[in-house]
Amino acid sequence: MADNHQRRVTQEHHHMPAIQRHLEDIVNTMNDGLMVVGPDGSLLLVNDALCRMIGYRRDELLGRSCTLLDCDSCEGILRHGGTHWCRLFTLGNIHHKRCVVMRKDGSYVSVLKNAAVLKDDKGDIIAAVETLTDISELDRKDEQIVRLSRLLDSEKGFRGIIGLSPPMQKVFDLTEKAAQSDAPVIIYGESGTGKELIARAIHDLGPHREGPYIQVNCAALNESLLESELFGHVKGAFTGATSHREGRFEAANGGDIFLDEIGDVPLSIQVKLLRVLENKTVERVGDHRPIRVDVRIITATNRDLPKMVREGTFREDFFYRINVIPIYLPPLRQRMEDLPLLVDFFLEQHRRKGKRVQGVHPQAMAALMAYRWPGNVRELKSTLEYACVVTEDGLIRPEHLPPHVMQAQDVVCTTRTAPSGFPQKSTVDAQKPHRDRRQELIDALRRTGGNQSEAARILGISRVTVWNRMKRYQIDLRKVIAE
Ligand SMILES: Nc1ncnc2c1ncn2[C@@H]1O[C@H](COP(=O)(O)OP(=O)(O)OP(=O)(O)O)[C@@H](O)[C@H]1O
Repeated sequence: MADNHQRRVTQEHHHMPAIQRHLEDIVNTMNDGLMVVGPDGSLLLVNDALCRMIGYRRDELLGRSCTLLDCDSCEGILRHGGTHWCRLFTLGNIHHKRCVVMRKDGSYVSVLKNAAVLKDDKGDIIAAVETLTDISELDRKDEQIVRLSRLLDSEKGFRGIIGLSPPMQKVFDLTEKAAQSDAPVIIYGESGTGKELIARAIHDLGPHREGPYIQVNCAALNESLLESELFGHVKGAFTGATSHREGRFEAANGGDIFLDEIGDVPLSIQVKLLRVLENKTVERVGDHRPIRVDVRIITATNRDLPKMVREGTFREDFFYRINVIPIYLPPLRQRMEDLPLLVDFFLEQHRRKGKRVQGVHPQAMAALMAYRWPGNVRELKSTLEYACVVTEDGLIRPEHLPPHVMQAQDVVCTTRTAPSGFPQKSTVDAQKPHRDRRQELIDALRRTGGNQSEAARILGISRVTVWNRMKRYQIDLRKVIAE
């Protein structure tokens, strides 16, 4: 038995020189691309499959540098100041590495790379052999799976954000892409469109997801409070600064900071934020020592920043710094096909909390579809909350909707559809006389015993808007509650 085996091995060895002569034919029968690269990075041997995969003729490749493939993983090594042209020569081999290489026509192909170095008798590296498997089809299938599971999972939406309409699908795609990069993202959209949810999704999907996520509402604080909130202060920096305090930027180090209502930031603080973006350092109020921070900035606003730049109320240089990846969240009235999904989603949330909810009567649904939703999804959410409280048998009928939702139907029929794209004030909301809005707010504050967040939820506006309106309409909370 052992003798037979030995004989076979000897015979096979005997044939080796002849087989080696056919080495080229052998590598050319492979489906995978193959290349042999010299220590200086020049291509010594390529097979037919590789030429097909990247669209070059053999004579265009041989002798050229393998950097012409512009492989994304190799680029990283060169950029990081490596001494070798390729990390392969220090690692010895590479297994199943997903990379992207460039074809002759400039398009890219996803490949799975395996590689090993070849050594001479003395153990010196003489070349490296690499095989490349085209996995672009696999990539396409992966993308398809993501899209389909998103559809199947529409109840939970994109990380809890509901929307199957084309504009929302675009937002989700862009959110995923933006999350991968470190560049500043700005989210535009009217109040209640879900800007906070998108900001959170960017953090959860991004490279800093293990780090902190800090949210600051820039409209809720006055100039000096905002400054010390963002950058911190040292003891004695101002009256009341009885101890050192870390700012939100320091707290966000290694993570993401979400600056909501960035359009409300005073010009003096915009200058300081610009400096943080440019130098990646912050200075505490009352101290000039720079503190290094590695933070990605996500901002959001319902204001028209380009207009503010033109009017001189927003710094142009700061605008360009934060406006790197803009994401526009469409108002609900421009994606009404999402409304039934959102209704199902919110009613299900009520069911889970133990409420008896049968569904929405077709007439009530027609009313919901006719309304223009100036407070967007937040307003829809609170409308359904209200309806779930007032319905007795769990079926939401027209009479269970807040009066303004029903009344607005006539107005809606006559108002022009707002042009798409840029966030703007709702026509319906803007048309409401101030007197009505003041009374509406007073009623809501009374119902909630002066709780501004609750009042905001009832009205479908943000807490900041409640606060702004209270100031604008000179509403004295103590008087409202006492009356
Ligand atoms: N697409 C959505 N799917 C599910 N819930 C949503 C969606 N959009 C918004 N919401 C809900 O609506 C409410 C308002 O959303 P969010 O606070 O993110 O809005 P916003 O645009 O940041 O508002 P503001 O500008 O007033 O701060 C939240 O309760 C949020 O969970």
